[in-house]
Amino acid sequence: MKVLICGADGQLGRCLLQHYPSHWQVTATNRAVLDITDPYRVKALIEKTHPHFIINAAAYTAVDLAEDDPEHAKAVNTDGVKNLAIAAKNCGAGILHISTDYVFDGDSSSPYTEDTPANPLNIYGKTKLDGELALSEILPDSLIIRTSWLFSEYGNNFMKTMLALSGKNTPLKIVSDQYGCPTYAGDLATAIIYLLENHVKPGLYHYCGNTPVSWYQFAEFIFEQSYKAGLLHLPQTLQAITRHEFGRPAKRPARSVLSNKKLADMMHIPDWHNAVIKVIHQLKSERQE
Ligand SMILES: NC(=O)C1=CN([C@@H]2O[C@H](COP(=O)(O)OP(=O)(O)OC[C@H]3O[C@@H](n4cnc5c(N)ncnc54)[C@H](OP(=O)(O)O)[C@@H]3O)[C@@H](O)[C@H]2O)C=CC1
Ligand SMILES: Cc1cn([C@H]2C[C@H](O)[C@@H](COP(=O)(O)OP(=O)(O)O[C@H]3O[C@@H](C)C(=O)[C@@H](O)[C@H]3O)O2)c(=O)[nH]c1=O
Repeated sequence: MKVLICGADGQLGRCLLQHYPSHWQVTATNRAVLDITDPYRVKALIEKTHPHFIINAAAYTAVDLAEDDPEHAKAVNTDGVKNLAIAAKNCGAGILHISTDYVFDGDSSSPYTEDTPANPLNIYGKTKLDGELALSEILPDSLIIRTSWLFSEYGNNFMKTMLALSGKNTPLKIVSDQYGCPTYAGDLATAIIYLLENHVKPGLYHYCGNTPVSWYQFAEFIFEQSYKAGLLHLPQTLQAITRHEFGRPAKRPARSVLSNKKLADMMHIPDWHNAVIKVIHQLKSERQE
């Protein structure tokens, strides 16, 4: 199967490159090779490579910066997806696209299913939702996977930010009134491959780690395990704060817990706690090299 991966330098892109099966013929593109905001380059590359499937892992993911740069966020997260959809349709290629829990407002106390109406609170979430809608309109047979709170050994993510901020004498202030489901990007990559290999029915699916936590609880687990594994030499003290106290430009949903039941009925969704421990050991061995 010929597969084109967009955004291959991002954390999900890198996990996909690590896990794809040997019978896939992959064209991996980063922004320099294929800027998805350029419809001409998108059309030319898709016509040249003629993929059976396009996995779109490219996105504008800077949630706060998007508030001051909505045109850029829309260009990538909405118009870029449209460009891929139009070119894919003309070439008979399928698309698997990744979206986010931030399409929800977080006001619900029960997990969000694929049928729950979206209502994004910030520019990032709005541009991602518009990308989903554009794709469904142009290529209704696409696969859209919404995920949340991605972490991995690669790129920028909450786990790596926490480890980078550790080691100071003062407690780290962490938001304790926002809840979601951490998801290991390597597990998501494996799930994406499984879905394509098994020709899952097109449509919208939620994929996330199983246990919801606050950012504070997530940080607590990361630091406990990092200390236990010897990645950190001293325990890290934390101070719980509210989203309001943290005061960031973009509003975040209070409880963007996704229900992954639709996919969990088809596949095993591994526990994210084990993945945190695995990433800690990976980072430790990289430090020792
Ligand atoms: N990170 C998270 O917590 C979550 C992410 N998601 C979604 O999952 C997907 C993967 O996220 P993740 O791997 O974390 O994201 P990253 O930010 O790690 O990677 C995104 C990649 O997209 C690239 N990119 C940005 N603009 C363009 C463009 N115009 N053309 C081509 N490539 C571009 C970036 O390149 P460059 O660095 O050069 O800009 C980057 O390599 C995204 O759709 C994201 O919205 C969903 C929920 C949670
Ligand atoms: C650096 C830092 C962050 N935080 C909190 C604030 C914030 O609500 C939370 C996470 O911050 P981040 O900037 O890592 O994450 P954020 O941009 O909110 O993360 C989101 O990214 C996009 C792409 C998604 O699609 C979402 O699923 C989600 O993962 O961590 C602290 O509490 N203390 C700190 O010192």
